[in-house]
Amino acid sequence: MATLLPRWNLSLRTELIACLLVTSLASTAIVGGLTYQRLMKKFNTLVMQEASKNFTNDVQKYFKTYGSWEEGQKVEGFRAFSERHRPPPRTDAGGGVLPPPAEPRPVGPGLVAQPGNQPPPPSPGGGLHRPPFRFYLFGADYRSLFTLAPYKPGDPIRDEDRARMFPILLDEKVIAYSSPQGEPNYSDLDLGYLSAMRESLVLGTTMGLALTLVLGLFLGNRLSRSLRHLTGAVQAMGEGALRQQVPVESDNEVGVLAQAFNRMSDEIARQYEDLRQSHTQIEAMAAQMRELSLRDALTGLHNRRHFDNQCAQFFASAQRYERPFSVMLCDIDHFKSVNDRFSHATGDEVLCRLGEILQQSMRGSDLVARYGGEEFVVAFPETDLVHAREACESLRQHVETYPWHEVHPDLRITISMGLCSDTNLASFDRMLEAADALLYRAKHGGRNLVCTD
Ligand SMILES: Nc1nc2c(ncn2[C@@H]2O[C@H](COP(=O)(O)OP(=O)(O)OP(=O)(O)O)[C@@H](O)[C@H]2O)c(=O)[nH]1
Repeated sequence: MATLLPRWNLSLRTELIACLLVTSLASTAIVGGLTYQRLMKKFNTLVMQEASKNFTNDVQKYFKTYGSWEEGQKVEGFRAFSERHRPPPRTDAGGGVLPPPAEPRPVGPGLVAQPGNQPPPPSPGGGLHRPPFRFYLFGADYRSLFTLAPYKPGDPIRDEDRARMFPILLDEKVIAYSSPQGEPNYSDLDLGYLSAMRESLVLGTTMGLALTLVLGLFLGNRLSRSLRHLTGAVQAMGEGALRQQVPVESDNEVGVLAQAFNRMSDEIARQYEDLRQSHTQIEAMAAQMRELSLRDALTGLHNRRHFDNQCAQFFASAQRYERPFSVMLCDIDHFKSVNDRFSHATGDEVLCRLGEILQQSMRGSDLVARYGGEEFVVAFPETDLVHAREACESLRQHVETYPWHEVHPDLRITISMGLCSDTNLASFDRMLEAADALLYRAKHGGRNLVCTD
């Protein structure tokens, strides 16, 4: 059903006002129309009753004055008699509050063909004029007393009309039968009443609509205000501001909705914050893991994997831009005997201290790593053979003169190095192989040496 209705992009407030206005207009139109119809019906009945009463009075007076209808007709027509005995109708020309209709109302008895029985002229007050009530009039013997279609004087009453006749009595004797015909002819006073009634209805309707509009604005504002807060908060949540609180202004459904929304927003914001913190922790742990995967566990220096990756880039860059680049491979002399003579732990301590010496001796731009076992490597970007050899020689002396007796009184440590600066080789691996060959040469040359190509 809802899908059959047209979709209007109206605000809740506008929809509410429109609904109230349409409902109020429809109910006012229905109630007003029915009331107007009923009033008109009642009014017409009263007019008819009054006219019947006047007509009856006139007939009674006519009979009383002349003794019988036939005698009266010889002297004057019934119309002339009625006009003569009734004061002229009062009009509403003076304005103001209309008094109840106390005057006899003119009637058209339908005395068409007889002198003095013509219908009255139009009311001087103007306004709505309809054919006046006309009255059938039959004698006590049910024969028509004057012409009113379809009867002519003397015609017997038809059966279908007989039931609607009311008797006219004089001295408790039926002197005639009568029945009204046609529509009422409103007097100016009646028209005044009707006009006042219509004005009141229009005024009431207008005031009702104005009141509906004011009430609609008030209720629409009140209802839509709470929903506007909720709508704004939901939009803000959609844009990322998850912690939203709307005022709870009542205990009704909207108030319950606002409370539930506040709880939900709190919960979502809290869960999101937890999630964000977990995410940050996971990222930090992942970075730590990544870093650890590039480090040697014993010395804390970078490991072989990281060194190989970095040096492949250094080598490629050096070749492309024809820049100097050197790599050194070093090995502790007779390290096996260190382990054997002083313990494996002493050997580890030597490895750690040598790592520190290397790290401190080299420049920040140089890359130091533990290549495996008691082997260490240093890459010298932007460094030619001469300068790299100076650095290696300095390192050799530094290691030789280091206070190793702090580790063990009998400990002496030296290192042998192979240094390669040939960037014309096919790859960084070839450079490393060349450095290894030079290291081998240094070992066989007596150790505690730097061998270069
Ligand atoms: N303490 C300790 N020893 C290690 C570690 N890694 C390798 N080694 C030892 O280092 C020694 C290497 O000895 P070799 O390769 O024979 O060489 P060397 O004794 O140093 O003799 P040259 O190299 O010829 O001077 C071995 O005994 C390994 O056990 C380590 O992490 N800790």
